[in-house]
Amino acid sequence: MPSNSPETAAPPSSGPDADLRAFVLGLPKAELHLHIEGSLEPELLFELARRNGIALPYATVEALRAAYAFGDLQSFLDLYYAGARVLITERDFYDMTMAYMRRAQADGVAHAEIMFDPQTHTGRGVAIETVFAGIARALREAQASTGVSGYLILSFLRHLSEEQAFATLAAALPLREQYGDLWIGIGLDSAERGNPPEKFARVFAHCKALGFRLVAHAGEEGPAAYVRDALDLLQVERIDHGVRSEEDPALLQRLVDAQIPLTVCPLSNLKLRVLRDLRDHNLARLLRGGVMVTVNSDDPAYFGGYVADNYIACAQALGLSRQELAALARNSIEASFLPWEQKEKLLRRLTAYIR
Ligand code: HPA
Ligand SMILES: [Zn+2]
Repeated sequence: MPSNSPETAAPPSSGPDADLRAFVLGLPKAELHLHIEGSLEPELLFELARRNGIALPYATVEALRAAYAFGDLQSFLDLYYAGARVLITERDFYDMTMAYMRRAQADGVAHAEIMFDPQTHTGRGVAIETVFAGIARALREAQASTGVSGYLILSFLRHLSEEQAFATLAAALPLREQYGDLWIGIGLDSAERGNPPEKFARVFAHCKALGFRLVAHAGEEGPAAYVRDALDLLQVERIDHGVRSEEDPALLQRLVDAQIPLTVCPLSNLKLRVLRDLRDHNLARLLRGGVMVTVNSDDPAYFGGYVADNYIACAQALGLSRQELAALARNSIEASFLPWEQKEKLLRRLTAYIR
């Protein structure tokens, strides 16, 4: 498994592993499941804590990283929300987002659809305008300097109430004029069990009427029924995770027939103990069964790998061929919310790359 620290994960400089890494890095791909707060590396987290005069319960970067051993989704979420406390100013959100965009470019990401959790910040007294401004400035600068494009998916925290989701939407909507080119979607994340999709049916219906693209986490820790309900009650176009869909054969067939994308995050599933060994992951089975699966990093600073690490780990654990890796990259482009001309352009780049 890759190390938690990108700096210490020295890739092999020659041999089959180096060839695999070079192939994966060069694949034009989209990342569709990434929580920007989950890209906050311990080094930057310490730097922002220092800058903002915030005390941390860990003495060193190494001690914090050592705490990233999770038993389940909730044990991760506790540290993830605690880590986000260092984000205060526009510059903090900018620095975090720019660091991710640079890292994504290095991984061959051509386009990223980035989730962010305003409620994690507004609940601590940070203005939603500050959150939008810092993230958006980084996305625009990154697009100009690297060519990597970014979209934003505002995600509601499902452990909070429907009323709080509506209030967050109301606070964000005046910013749509300024950021509508980036903010194209609405998502649903945080603790899944006990917070079923139906809790957010009305707010999602409202967002759909407003013209937003819709996604939701489902079938990560929660049952296959949550995937079905996310499709039927929330009308989402993509499912984040969805790996437990396999438990319901009729649902699985529906995913195949309708080519509903799943944004799978294999190293996340491993770290959060959705499964015990990557060799047991159902990604290859889903792909070979015709499901529109994509590979993504989720919260790379916490789960020990960025998107290319996820492709490589799966290639090694599941024996994915180069063609299958290219199919995953193709799916990521097709499942993105880019306009079709841009999809076509990226697909042509991919075709040229694998020829
Ligand atoms: O993997 C996740 N699942 C649910 N909520 C999240 N918020 C950040 N990462 C996750
Ligand atoms: Zn996620």
